Amino acid sequence: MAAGSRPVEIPAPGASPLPLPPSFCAFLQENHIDAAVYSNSCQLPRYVRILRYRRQSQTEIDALVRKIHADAGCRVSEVVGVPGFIEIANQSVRLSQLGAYINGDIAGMDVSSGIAAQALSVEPGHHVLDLCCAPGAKLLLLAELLSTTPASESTGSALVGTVTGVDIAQHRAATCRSLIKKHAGNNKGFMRIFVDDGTVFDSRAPQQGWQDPQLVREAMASASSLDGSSDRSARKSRRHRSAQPGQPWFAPKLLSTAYACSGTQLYDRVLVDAECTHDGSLVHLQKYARWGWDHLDTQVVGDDRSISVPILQSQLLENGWRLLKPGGVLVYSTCSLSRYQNEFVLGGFLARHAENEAIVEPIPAFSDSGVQSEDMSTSNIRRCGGILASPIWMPNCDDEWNRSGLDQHRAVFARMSHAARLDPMVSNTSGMFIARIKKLRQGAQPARPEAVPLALPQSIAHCGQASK
Ligand SMILES: C[S@@+](CC[C@H](N)C(=O)[O-])C[C@H]1O[C@@H](n2cnc3c(N)ncnc32)[C@H](O)[C@@H]1O
Repeated sequence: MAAGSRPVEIPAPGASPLPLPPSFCAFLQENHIDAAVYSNSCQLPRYVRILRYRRQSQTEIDALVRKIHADAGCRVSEVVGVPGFIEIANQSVRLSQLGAYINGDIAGMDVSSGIAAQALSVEPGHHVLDLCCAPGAKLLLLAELLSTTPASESTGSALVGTVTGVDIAQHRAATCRSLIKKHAGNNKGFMRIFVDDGTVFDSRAPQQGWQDPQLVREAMASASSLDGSSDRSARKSRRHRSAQPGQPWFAPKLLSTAYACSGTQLYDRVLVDAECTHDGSLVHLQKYARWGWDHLDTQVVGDDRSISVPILQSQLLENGWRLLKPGGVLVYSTCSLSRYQNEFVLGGFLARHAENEAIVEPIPAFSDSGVQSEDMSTSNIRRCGGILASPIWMPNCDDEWNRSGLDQHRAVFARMSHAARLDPMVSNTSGMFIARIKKLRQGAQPARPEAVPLALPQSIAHCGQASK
């Protein structure tokens, strides 16, 4: 049913449904988002992530589940197919009433975000870039995956990977910094944050050997003897490091040295969890209901966001790709269900990067279940343990391809069939779009995209010219 054809309400946990404002209903209609996706929102479970999951035995995890069950007083179980996540059946359970949360054993995180971060398949020694990192839920998970991948335990410290987060908003980066200080434990030692524009961010992965103080001292001494700078001026410049271009805004000492920052290598993994309109995320919508719908008007549907957000997303995706090593993997994700922020952005990207350069791969969690097929029909639901994912959106008949002006892009849509949509109705999670893209080789760098090159419908295109 179209969004505009009946009053749209958003279920609020433990309360009466909240009517959505007309501007949001118009947004849903313009973006072809069926309001029915929100209809089971009251029944969605609450998901939490087990901190230090891989360091715990199954007996310890079973005990943790029992403890949460005792505090929550409802059904609690591990999420099948998504390691490290727990499902609490009653979403109105507050984290602050759970001993496991107070003790720092769990953190709130929707399982759809966990699937997006795990889709990167982080391995020991990887340098991981998260181009839109705040408030930092996925960044922390990535650090944990890096520090506890089985091989890293067997190879000791020889392979030292890093996690680099970037966010344009300093206040949000500050939240991220607080989360790192609170939850990252020893992982803090290899995490850094930049406050920067991800569409032009250009700092490379830290220089090899950054973690070896002796090597760093020697390299800095030889560099300063070469350029004639004294120890004193080097110390002074370290004190003022936030003013130095290329220096992280927050990092441990060893990742802040001029040596570490002079790396030239590209990243092994890049997450572009792009700025979006958050329309798929029930948690966000419930927040707007509390803050007042005015915020929703400015942050979701306001002015030309329907056109400016997909362009921003295209630019973030393009820059993330530029910073990715050949052979590396990039995950593009949003918590919007709008096709213009998902398939159209991904399609524009694939149109710029040929098949021998970029392939959209199956998301490991979903392919493991063995039920994914090459069939691209809209009824092709995929399973990851207990989580179901819908296939990508695409026109479903010749007439619709023609009418939507997308006929010339059929080949591009065929290339993105492995991407997944988690819509709240089908997946029982918060809404999320996830595409895992492998870089086969370094292609020519296209110009910074100033438009999404798949045909945008009139209703959206009329919003104005591409904003910068
Ligand atoms: C969907 S949120 C990211 C959520 C985060 N990955 C997590 O898991 O907690 C999008 C973030 O993108 C940031 N952002 C918006 N425009 C940006 C830009 N041009 N460069 C970098 N970050 C940007 C926003 O400040 C926001 O924090």
